[in-house]
Amino acid sequence: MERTSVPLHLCRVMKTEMIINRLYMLFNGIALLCLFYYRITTLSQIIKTSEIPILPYLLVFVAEIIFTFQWILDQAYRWRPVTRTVYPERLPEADDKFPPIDVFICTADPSKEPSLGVMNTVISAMALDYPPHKISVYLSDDGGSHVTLHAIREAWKFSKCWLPFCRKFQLKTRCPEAYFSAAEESAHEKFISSNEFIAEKKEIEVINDGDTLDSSQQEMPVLVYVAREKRPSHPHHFKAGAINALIRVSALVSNAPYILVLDCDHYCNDPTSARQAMCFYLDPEISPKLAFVQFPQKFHNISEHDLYDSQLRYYWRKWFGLDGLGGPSIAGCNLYLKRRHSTELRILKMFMHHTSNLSTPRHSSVSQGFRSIFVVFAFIFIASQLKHVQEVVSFGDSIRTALYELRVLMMKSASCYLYATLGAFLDKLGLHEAHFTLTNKVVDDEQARRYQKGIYDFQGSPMLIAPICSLYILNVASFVLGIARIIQSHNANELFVQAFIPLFGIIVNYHVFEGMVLRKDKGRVSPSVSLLSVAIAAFTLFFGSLILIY
Ligand SMILES: O=c1ccn([C@@H]2O[C@H](COP(=O)(O)OP(=O)(O)O[C@H]3O[C@H](CO)[C@@H](O)[C@H](O)[C@H]3O)[C@@H](O)[C@H]2O)c(=O)[nH]1
Ligand SMILES: [Mn+2]
Repeated sequence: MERTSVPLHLCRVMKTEMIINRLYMLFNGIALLCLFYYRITTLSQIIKTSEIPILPYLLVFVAEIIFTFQWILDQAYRWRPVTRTVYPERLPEADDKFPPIDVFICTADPSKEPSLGVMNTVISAMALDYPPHKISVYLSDDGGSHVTLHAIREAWKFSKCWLPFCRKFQLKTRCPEAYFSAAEESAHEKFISSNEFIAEKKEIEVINDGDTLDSSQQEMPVLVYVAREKRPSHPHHFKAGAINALIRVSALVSNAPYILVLDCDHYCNDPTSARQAMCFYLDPEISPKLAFVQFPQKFHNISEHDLYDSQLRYYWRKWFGLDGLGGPSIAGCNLYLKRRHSTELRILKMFMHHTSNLSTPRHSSVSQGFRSIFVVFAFIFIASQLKHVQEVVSFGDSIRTALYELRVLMMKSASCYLYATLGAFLDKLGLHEAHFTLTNKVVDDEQARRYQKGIYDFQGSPMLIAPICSLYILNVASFVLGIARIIQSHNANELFVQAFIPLFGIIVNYHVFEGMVLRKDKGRVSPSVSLLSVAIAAFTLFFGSLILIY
């Protein structure tokens, strides 16, 4: 590895973003200090006079402390965002200068993870734009299934024709499924109109339809199928266990110094990713300090609406900040890992934080200084929403995306994060053991149609839907009761906290209202879940007011 005079990669600080972020941090930080000053001074006043019940006040205060704590943690992502550029064209030309790579792909159950998908993942990895004799692809089959074994044999046969085709015409999309389902005349491919290309593509399509064909003796990567024994009496550690097994097996077969980890529902959408990773690993300056090169996980087949924020844009946006702080956290897949560091590999569960405020403060009858604290409240609220929109837009997405992100964040907070938090507490108390349910990769046609049309699907488990609906109903109730109280007491100053925040929740989550009340299709909130939610909301409201007021 000789020192190259021109760099293989560059790291740039995103200056404009950084300045905007730091200004926002400064002003919002000051506003938060004012808010806490107000809370503490009024709290001592309430204790002294004991005119109004203290519990609601304390609850709101605790909620604010938690949100502020989350906000402070979040600012790390904003401190120094960076972008990186790689120059793979500056890499050495000779194949023998490239280190070998082992690709790990995990699958567990052919009924939930269709074999065709697994085959496509395997083939896209074999077709990486990298010296073929430097690549070994390992498929871990936790199901030990004959179907999967047969599928991978077929994948091998197909790739004997597919790989030369990809190399010859320098295809950019090398996952067969993605290639054939993409627009027929992809503008990116160079040889698209040549007769030779058309003829060979026809031939491949024939093979794709099941005919086999004798291929020329091309160099092929190694392909290894691994099934491990899982005993009920022995913890197998799911994907992490599968990867550990592959680390041991591959050490005996190819023992490559670098490992690429993929799931069976992924594919390498950019064949140059291995070379891009080598732009870092072949740099003698940073390589010794480097454990992994992480690529983002992007989804294909996303509907243009992307109602569920499946692109996880906010998550990748944060990576620019993490990178500026010394590196992103490991995502468990799509990473080129140094084998030497792989014993430290843990599949990290990531907790995503965002500041959002769904709390519905009651009783703020301390009116002195209320006007100025109103301004502080409004500032914090509006600034955090505007900052979100600014981040979405500066990454090239639309304002609608910001709305969908907000909705998904609120829905997740009321369901997944709620259970995750409960689970974590129970786990700590030893009352519950964390477990892993394989996600189903089989698509329901009707659901898919709704998804493509941009219609929310509330068919999920009532465990997830009911808390979302209950919270919505609670917001409506808080809004109505808040307005009634304002009319009664003629105290318009309370309007903001009493009514505006629930109103914001009601407007942003209008789709929940549609699902419960307006829609008649199969994807709506089922009447039984709506009823259950009304009951939960009424129960919460009734006992909540009992506890809070007396
Ligand atoms: O006993 C098991 C269970 C799962 N898997 C594999 O693990 C992968 C991830 O499982 P999946 O059900 O698809 O989980 P997701 O939630 O979709 O996965 C996301 O979240 C995981 C961490 O929670 C990461 O490891 C994944 O890379 C990331 O895509 C799949 O290839 C599975 O086949 C196994 O090999 N053995
Ligand atoms: Mn998955």
